[in-house]
Amino acid sequence: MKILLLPGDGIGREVTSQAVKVLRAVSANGPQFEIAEAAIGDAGLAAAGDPLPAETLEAARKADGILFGAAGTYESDLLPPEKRGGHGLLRLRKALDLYANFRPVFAFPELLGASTLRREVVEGVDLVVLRELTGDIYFGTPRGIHRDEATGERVGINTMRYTESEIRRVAHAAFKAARLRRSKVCSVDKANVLETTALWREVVTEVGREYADVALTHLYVDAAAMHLIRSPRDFDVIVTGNIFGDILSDAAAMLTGSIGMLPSASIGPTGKGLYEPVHGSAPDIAGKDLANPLASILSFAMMLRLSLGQPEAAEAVERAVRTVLAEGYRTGDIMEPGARLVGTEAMGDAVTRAVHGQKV
Ligand SMILES: NC(=O)c1ccc[n+]([C@@H]2O[C@H](COP(=O)([O-])OP(=O)(O)OC[C@H]3O[C@@H](n4cnc5c(N)ncnc54)[C@H](O)[C@@H]3O)[C@@H](O)[C@H]2O)c1
Ligand SMILES: CC(C)[C@H](C(=O)O)[C@@H](O)C(=O)O
Ligand SMILES: [Mg+2]
Repeated sequence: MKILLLPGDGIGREVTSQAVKVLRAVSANGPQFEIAEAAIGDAGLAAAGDPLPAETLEAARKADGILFGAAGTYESDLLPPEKRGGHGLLRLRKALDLYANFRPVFAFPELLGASTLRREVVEGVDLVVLRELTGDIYFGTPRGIHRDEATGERVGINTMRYTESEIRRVAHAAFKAARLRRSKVCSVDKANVLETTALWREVVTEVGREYADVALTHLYVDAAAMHLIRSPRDFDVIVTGNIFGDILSDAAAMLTGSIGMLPSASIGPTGKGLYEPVHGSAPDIAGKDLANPLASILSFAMMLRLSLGQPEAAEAVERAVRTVLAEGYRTGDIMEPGARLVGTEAMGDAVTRAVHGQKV
């Protein structure tokens, strides 16, 4: 099984290195992996003058699973797209047609004290934000900053755009995912204002008729944001477009205690996928051994399950994460009184030892 490692920028390398330790522990007990590494993001720019170098894309096409860290820095974020680290990631998602981005939000019972929200709100939270990843305002044209000829003023333009087929395929993915869970889909849009999302609602409703066993509800994105914090247990699968999914998933991360706990899988038509933590390059803590590597490790577990056909190994990794949380290991972002504060490396080592089945 070929795995491509794309550490990227900031804490990307720190957290993916911990996932690689876990990968080695998994292969000691069974499946063998061939690992290659390539540059992306600001690192791609530095290495090859492109945030998505051609060699990286070629290697990504050949890989069975891609483990990605983070891309971009505050500095490159403000440059034109071709010089923007994060743009490398967007281009990779689009090139591989990774339209279905699953962002599971699971409140680990071992970690309930780490959330800033009340225990009775977060206890039992187990939902998935399914974010459409290859369309919407991220990719619609026209876009850019232009000079308006009549007024002489500059105008910033982006276009929110979805085709019926783009909506239909992610809707099918949502209903299928719900059937494996608690059979509920909540579709999130802004159909009261935006035509793109009025079409979204219409098509999701139409697809929903093929899944009579799945309960479909709709919420406007502003109300959904509120509901997510007020009664998160009401949700099972939330399906939404690219921009709303980006925002709602960061908010939902706080139900788990930290953005450092949220893994993700981005799947395309071939079933191959890109696996990455939901968080970014975190320049404020990069290089300080402070980052929580669990989102990256849990993303590797998703890869084992969804792209590599290794559900037992995936469960072993997830069990190992729960073991170290139960033993009280905490990085700073999920620290609780009385727990054992550790850095990125030590957390990675603890999970690795737990995978080996040794006492942590
Ligand atoms: N998928 C990606 O590659 C991705 C995602 C989001 C942002 N970005 C980029 O990353 C850069 C920083 O963006 P941002 O600050 O908005 O978001 P961020 O997710 O990098 O950081 C937000 C906050 O969360 C904290 N945080 C993030 N991950 C953490 C972890 N694993 N452990 C502990 N704390 C963690 C950070 O320290 C920061 O305070 C920007 O250049 C942005 O464009 C990339
Ligand atoms: C880095 C950025 C382009 C990216 C996005 O907006 O999709 C990130 O925020 C994410 O959530 O993966
Ligand atoms: Mg985001």
